[in-house]
Amino acid sequence: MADSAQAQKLVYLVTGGCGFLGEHVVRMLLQQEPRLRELRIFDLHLGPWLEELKTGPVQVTAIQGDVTQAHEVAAAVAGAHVVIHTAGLVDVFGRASPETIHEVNVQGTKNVIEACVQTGTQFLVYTSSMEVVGPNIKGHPFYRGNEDTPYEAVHRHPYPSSKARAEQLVLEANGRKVRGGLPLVTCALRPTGIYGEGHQIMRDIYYQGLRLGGRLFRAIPASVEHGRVYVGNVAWMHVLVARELQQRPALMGGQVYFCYDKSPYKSYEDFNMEFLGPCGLRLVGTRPLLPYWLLMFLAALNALLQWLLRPLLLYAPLLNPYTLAMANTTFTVSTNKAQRHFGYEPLFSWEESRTRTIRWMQAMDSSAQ
Ligand SMILES: NC(=O)c1ccc[n+]([C@@H]2O[C@H](COP(=O)([O-])OP(=O)(O)OC[C@H]3O[C@@H](n4cnc5c(N)ncnc54)[C@H](O)[C@@H]3O)[C@@H](O)[C@H]2O)c1
Ligand SMILES: C[C@@H](CO)CCC[C@@H](C)[C@H]1CC[C@H]2[C@@H]3[C@H](O)C=C4C[C@@H](O)CC[C@]4(C)[C@H]3CC[C@]12C
Repeated sequence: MADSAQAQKLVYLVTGGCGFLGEHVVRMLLQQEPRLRELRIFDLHLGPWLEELKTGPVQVTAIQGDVTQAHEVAAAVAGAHVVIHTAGLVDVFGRASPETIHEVNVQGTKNVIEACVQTGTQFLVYTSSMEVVGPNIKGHPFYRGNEDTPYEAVHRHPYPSSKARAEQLVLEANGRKVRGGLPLVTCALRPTGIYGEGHQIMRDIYYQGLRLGGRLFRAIPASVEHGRVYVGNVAWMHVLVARELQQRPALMGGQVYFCYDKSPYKSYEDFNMEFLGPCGLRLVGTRPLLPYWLLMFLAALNALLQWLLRPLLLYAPLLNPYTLAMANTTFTVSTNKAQRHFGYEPLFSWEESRTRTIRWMQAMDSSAQ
């Protein structure tokens, strides 16, 4: 928890603070930001765990609200020194309509930016995504690239398109005058595939494996690298960038930073097995058990079934044409821009990240039995 009362003078707002990443950002701020006086947590769905945070020296204010509602955002932002905007609709499974994804991810971000300008908040950190870059619709690999690597970022899917537009709005807003005449200072963080305690997709894959008798069947070649980063390190990067943005606005304002740590470069499935294996699951096959054309057919069939069943129920399996293409396209980063610009070093080693994730899964497993 934060200490030394005289240092506590800042008000932070975290949108999406009850989400997978948001919760880790909230807890990291309380542990690592000594200047925190008030921490506001803005989310559509508030978690019951927030109550336990209200016993410390920092004032924790839970705000149930919708980023698509400008007046709710403005009320939450008013008086904040720093906004960390993680709220978003993370949907590549067809659960939400393209319009809703755009409304939350783009219009919601516009509302956050305008609220900062209108109320005088000077610092804004946006949680963007690797998908702002790729994989693109042409399936071009991005092999251990960095923030300056040339890549044809062409998107058609609603989610990456919305993240790319929102990031663009945040970066373009850098330098705008906020109420009081000072400049707005913004930056965007681009996590690759985040893993760790609370990762719903990992949970879903685990239960899928249990239903299949403890087995998962390889569908992705082991040679296809997919960037992954531990949620605790992503949260730490958010806390650090928010702090250093105030000290180095000229250098960091308007910049993008990939989120990275020492997590190994592996295929999506092999990486997941680092955690699923110790929980008793086995990945069958040293190469994909089905030919890619058959996987594409099954993915397309899932998409057709989703469309046909939509009037009756939501059918949203992990495998669809977009997720198959993503999983089959190498996308990894190798960069030190965050280290060069604001001294970022991962807080958790790969071994610690792996152990913490495995412990979470084993605790989840024991509670499920
Ligand atoms: N999970 C990943 O692998 C990953 C990778 C890169 C970037 N990101 C980005 O990180 C951010 C958080 O992702 P996550 O994985 O924690 O997702 P999540 O769904 O767990 O969390 C998102 C949070 O935003 C809230 N939210 C959604 N719509 C809202 C609205 N209209 N108003 C207010 N709150 C709303 C949700 O209630 C949820 O608590 C997102 O912006 C996402 O694009 C995630
Ligand atoms: C083909 C299946 C057989 O095992 C495997 C399907 C895996 C997919 C469900 C995931 C493969 C890549 C993931 C995405 C990637 O990690 C990055 C993302 C960006 C982030 O902003 C949101 C999450 C995601 C889109 C993530 C979602 C799950 C995958 C598509």
